[in-house]
Amino acid sequence: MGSESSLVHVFLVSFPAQGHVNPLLRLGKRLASKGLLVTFTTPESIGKQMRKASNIGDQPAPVGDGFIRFEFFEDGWDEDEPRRQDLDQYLPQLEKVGKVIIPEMIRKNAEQSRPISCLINNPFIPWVSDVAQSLGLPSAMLWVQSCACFAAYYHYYHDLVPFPSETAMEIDVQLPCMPLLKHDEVPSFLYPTTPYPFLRRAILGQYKNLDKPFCILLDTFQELEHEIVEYMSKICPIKTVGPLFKNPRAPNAAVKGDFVKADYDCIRWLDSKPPASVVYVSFGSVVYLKQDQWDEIAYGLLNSGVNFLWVMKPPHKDSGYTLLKLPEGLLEKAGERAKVVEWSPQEQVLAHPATACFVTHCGWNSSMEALTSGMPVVAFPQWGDQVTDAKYLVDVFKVGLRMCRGEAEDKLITRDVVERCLREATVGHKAVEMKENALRWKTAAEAAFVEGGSSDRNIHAFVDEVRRRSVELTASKPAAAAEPTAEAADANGKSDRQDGDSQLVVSPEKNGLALHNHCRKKWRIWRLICAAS
Ligand SMILES: O=c1ccn([C@@H]2O[C@H](COP(=O)(O)OP(=O)(O)O)[C@@H](O)[C@H]2O)c(=O)[nH]1
Ligand SMILES: O=C(O)c1ccc(O[C@@H]2O[C@H](CO)[C@@H](O)[C@H](O)[C@H]2O)cc1
Repeated sequence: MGSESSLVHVFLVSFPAQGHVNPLLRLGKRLASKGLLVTFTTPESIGKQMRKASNIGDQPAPVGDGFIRFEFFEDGWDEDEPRRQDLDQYLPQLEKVGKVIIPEMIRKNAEQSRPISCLINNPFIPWVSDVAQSLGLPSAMLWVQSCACFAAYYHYYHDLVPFPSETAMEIDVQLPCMPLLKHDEVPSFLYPTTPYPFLRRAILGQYKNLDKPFCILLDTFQELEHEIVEYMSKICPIKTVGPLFKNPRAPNAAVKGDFVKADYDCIRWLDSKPPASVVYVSFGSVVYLKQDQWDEIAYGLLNSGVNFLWVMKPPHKDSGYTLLKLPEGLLEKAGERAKVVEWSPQEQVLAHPATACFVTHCGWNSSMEALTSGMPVVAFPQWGDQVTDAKYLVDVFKVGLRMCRGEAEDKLITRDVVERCLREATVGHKAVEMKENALRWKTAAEAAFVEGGSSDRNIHAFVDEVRRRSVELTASKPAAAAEPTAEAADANGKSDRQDGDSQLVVSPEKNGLALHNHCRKKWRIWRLICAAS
């Protein structure tokens, strides 16, 4: 392992949501383990929570052959600003501030002998590739959903196949190399009646900029989504690198990105339970059900006789959701059979021998974690990619039972249905069949992420490409890292604010040039060292 400052340096910018931070941070750890220096950034509002919940330190943490470090940035709003909960207001704010502050952070890193060779972002913040372009840096994007969803959004954005519309609401959708999707199995932000048009805008924003990243990394694996991966790789520069939550070179989970401290009591509680006797229930970080649905699930769990571990996270104070409660006396009746936590160490819960199945909202991270842990699921999707993931988990990967079709159906799933599903998922021939299939996916996932597997080879090729481009940056004309294209400069806005410390101007176009002049010597020597090693 080289010293931190002698390594090729990549800069990861994450949208501040748990389902986005987890996979990008996992990618960061993978890249670090292959010998890169990785800096991970997201707004300070989340940085504060991550530092508190996840022991994130100020020093670079060694991971395999490289290092990972954190730098958080102010998004320009007060800590308690409620507008962060409204993406239509927050995303433009993040873009406005980020387009100034990210170049500043890049410049400061260069000044401190850590010049950056590549920027990587996840969805909802596509402007990161504009920033990279304006500084003459390569960029990549980590797509944090399935390849099937990537393809669905792609075909919608380019109007390549008919999707449900106001005049034809209930049509099925046939995408190439994918099973026929019923209208309510298409990512629900694409329904004409979605209550979340701002999430459609946020996701599709990435497609406007899809020609900028030189590579689109996907947290899935070749063998899981073979046909659609093959198909889409002929159209876009995609590379499958999942499951990212497994890291063979750095298995210890010291660097984590939880926003809420995980409650490890539940692992001790699981230790006290017989093998395959517990149903794990979690709806991820953003989904909230209605109280009447919560009650039905609670009674279904109680009546089914299973042990259950239930994640009940309190809603964000500005989210507009009210705190869900359990029916009076239910926990007393369940006694030792029940454990409720605000946040679990989900990876460990899914790997625990006492866990029998996972009642999940089918977020893509949870789906990949379940598949890779050999864990059968009971699908309870609500919206977005979750409804498509549920379709795949149940009908394609055959590891799950469907308990719900999504929020759009507006149907109360009664306690009897919950009870029946839980029994079917835990005992009898269906349970055995789902477990066998899940274990097959676990084996396939392991084969993909171990050294020499399909995802490992792709990570390796990506790291090589980042290194190659890093050398090329040095060799190219001096202004390559400096002059933005007119288009990108325009997109970046033009701030002429003076930086107090160094008197370098902040406007991206001038910033790049100043960066170059300032660091030219160090930059060149450093890159020659990298090229030589
Ligand atoms: O109690 C919990 C609930 C969730 N998670 C993690 O939070 C992420 C949730 O992402 P997902 O895509 O499943 O759903 P989202 O929260 O984005 O809807 C996953 O990595 C889970 O492992 C966790 O660690 N503990
Ligand atoms: O902060 C929000 O408003 C927000 C955060 C996350 C959202 O989507 C979740 O992201 C996961 C990765 O895209 C996805 O798999 C999961 O199903 C979603 O819940 C949406 C809004």
